[in-house]
Amino acid sequence: MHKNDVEWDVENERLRDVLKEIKKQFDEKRNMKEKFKQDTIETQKEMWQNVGALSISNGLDQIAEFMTFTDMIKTQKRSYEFTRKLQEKYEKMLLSPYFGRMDFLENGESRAEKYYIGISNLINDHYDFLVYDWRAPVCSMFYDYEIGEANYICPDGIIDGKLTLKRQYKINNGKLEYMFDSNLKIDDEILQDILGKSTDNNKMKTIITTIQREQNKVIRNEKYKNLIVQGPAGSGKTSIALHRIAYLLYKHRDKITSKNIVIFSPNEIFNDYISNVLPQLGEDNMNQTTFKDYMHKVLGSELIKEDYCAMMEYILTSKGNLAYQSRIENIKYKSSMEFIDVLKQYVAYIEKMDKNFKDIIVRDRLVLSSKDLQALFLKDYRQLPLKRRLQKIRARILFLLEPYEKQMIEELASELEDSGSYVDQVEIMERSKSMIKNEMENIYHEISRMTEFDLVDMYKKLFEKLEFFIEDSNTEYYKKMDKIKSYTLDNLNAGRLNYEEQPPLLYLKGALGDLPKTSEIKYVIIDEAQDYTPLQYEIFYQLFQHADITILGDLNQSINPFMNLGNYHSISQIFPENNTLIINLTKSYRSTMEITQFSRKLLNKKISDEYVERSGEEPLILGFSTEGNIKERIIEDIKLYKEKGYKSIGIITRTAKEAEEVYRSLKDKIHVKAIMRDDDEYVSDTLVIPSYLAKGLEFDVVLIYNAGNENYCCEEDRLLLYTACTRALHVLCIYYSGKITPLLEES
Ligand SMILES: Nc1ncnc2c1ncn2[C@@H]1O[C@H](COP(=O)(O)OP(=O)(O)OP(=O)(O)O)[C@@H](O)[C@H]1O
Repeated sequence: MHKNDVEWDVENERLRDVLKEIKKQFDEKRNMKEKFKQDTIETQKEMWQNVGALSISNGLDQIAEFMTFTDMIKTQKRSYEFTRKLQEKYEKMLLSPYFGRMDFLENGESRAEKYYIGISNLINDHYDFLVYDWRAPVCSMFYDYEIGEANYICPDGIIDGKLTLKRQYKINNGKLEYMFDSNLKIDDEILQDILGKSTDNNKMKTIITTIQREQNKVIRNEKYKNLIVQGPAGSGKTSIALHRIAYLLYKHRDKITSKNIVIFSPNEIFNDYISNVLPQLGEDNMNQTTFKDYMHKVLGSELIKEDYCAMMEYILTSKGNLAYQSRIENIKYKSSMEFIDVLKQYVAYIEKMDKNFKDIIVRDRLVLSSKDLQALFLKDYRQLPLKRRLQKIRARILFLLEPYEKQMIEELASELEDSGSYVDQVEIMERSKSMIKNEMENIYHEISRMTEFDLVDMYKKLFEKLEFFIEDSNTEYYKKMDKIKSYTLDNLNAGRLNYEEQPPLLYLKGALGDLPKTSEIKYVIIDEAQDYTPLQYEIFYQLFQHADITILGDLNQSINPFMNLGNYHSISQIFPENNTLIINLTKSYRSTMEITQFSRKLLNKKISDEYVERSGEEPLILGFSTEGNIKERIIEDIKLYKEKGYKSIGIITRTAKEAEEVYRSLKDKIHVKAIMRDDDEYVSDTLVIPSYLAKGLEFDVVLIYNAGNENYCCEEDRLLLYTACTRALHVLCIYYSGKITPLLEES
């Protein structure tokens, strides 16, 4: 729209008014914030003056007064925090108060209402909405409809009408830079403009101005408890996940906070990478964790636990090892649906197993018979998981033992008193307690034996009689059973817990009722869902039965060829069908069309998903005689692309070992950083990173280090290479030494 148009002036005038109102509210909040801060300081001073040093000898009144002060301080601090957040929100709005407008003529009304849409609501003293939060029900029409008939759902039901105008604004630092009316949906031109830019700080950004209809459907979907979202590389799955969290925090703001939401990310680097989005949207970050972190915390520290990266390195680098094939078979088996069945059979067996209860006898008096204990275990507490049952049995025994023990202590105390050796009553009591404790030691030991279990020992026992729990002996794995048994037991006996053994162990722990409660979590988001096995989904389901779960992934990006989801059918069996919706995203946004077309050819199958038609350079494939030549060329190319203005450059190697070697060669010649481990901190820079840690991230320029046939040699490497290529926004260069990988020869 031209700057000399009347509309341009009208909009500018409105913008001035809105900014004035924001500034007013900003100042109010700043003053309030200062006042709360001052009040807190005053209250603290008053408390020390009135209460002074707290001492029990000053009586209960002083404690009560102290509590009143601390409550007051807590309330003042909360108010301060709340106002500080509002002030921050207005600060953001002063820079860009809104990005869109729609005029909606509701059926039965004579005049269309104007809705200006921004990151947050802005209401003036007359209760007029000057800006609507993008998450408000009415704003869904901005994302869902073009000009013409439209409707939205609000608490009163469906509201029908017509969109008569859709306008977009670019407001920067409080200045209207441009605006235009869009008759079409928020179309590719704008997306091309947004996506065409070089990333500034390269952390993930919000997409509220251009959320697409299919994405909006996922963000706002609350009809189903569980959502499974499959979408190609760059289709916005992570963006959607984070915007969905912002939406839920807004919609249920009186019931939940960010503490009630958890996102499972593939690693810490990714956690870091996505950590800006919610704060940009004016919300606190949710709990961010990784499956490995959770698992390692819960499994404790007795065994040497391998982490995910170490397993990936083993898979990618140890093909020549003698034990490689046994390990791969082990990984495949432990990740299979068959093994889930075995674990379930085993849990059922343990729950019914004779616990070898013994009579509880104290000084020839029967406190509880083994038969009674067995009945408690198998009948009374039958419905409870093993751990709870044993806890209850223990509590029952201790409850019945207490009077016996008390009587024994009293009897002994009176004997000691009569003996005349002691005069001090306190000493007599202490002595009696300690002597009875010694006498009871064996009984307590026996109680512990009967009511505790050792998880790893239990897991070992499963492998001692594995065939007993296998229902079908006609499977591929059945024939390899002996090898799997001995491989597992050898490792466990040596105190080593390979990564593939950890989810089964965690499952067992959960099924036996020994995992910490997670009832405060109401929403769970699982990103990069393709890299979890069905067993891990069993664990998620078991852990978060009361939460709504959103799962987002892309099967084509399964970086681990032996330990992955495989297909969505396997999880649709875990999550009840009537509560679960599978949604397919069909468009990619990240890469230029040349990079997208090139990467998809790598998949060697027909892909009908769309992509934003943003044009760039054709991907380059460059062959060299030695790896040294590759490095020389990479140094030149980094300089070249930096000069061209690209900010983030990812040099993606196949493994961490290779990343380390490349980093060492480059670091003294050019500015470059490296990520080698999954808990390294994310840095947006020129970065050397192994392929499996680059998943989920994106770079302006991706340089694939050595796609030679020795590095990416076989089918198992296909998805890894695809995932690495799809990290590129604008430029993709693939270097190789010797012969090129057969995976690229076909494409
Ligand atoms: N509606 C949109 N408007 C603008 N940019 C978008 C939109 N959707 C996605 N993007 C951009 O596309 C890129 C990819 O998004 P995101 O990382 O969320 O996709 P993904 O599906 O999780 O990717 P992958 O599976 O490949 O890791 C990001 O730069 C994101 O900002």
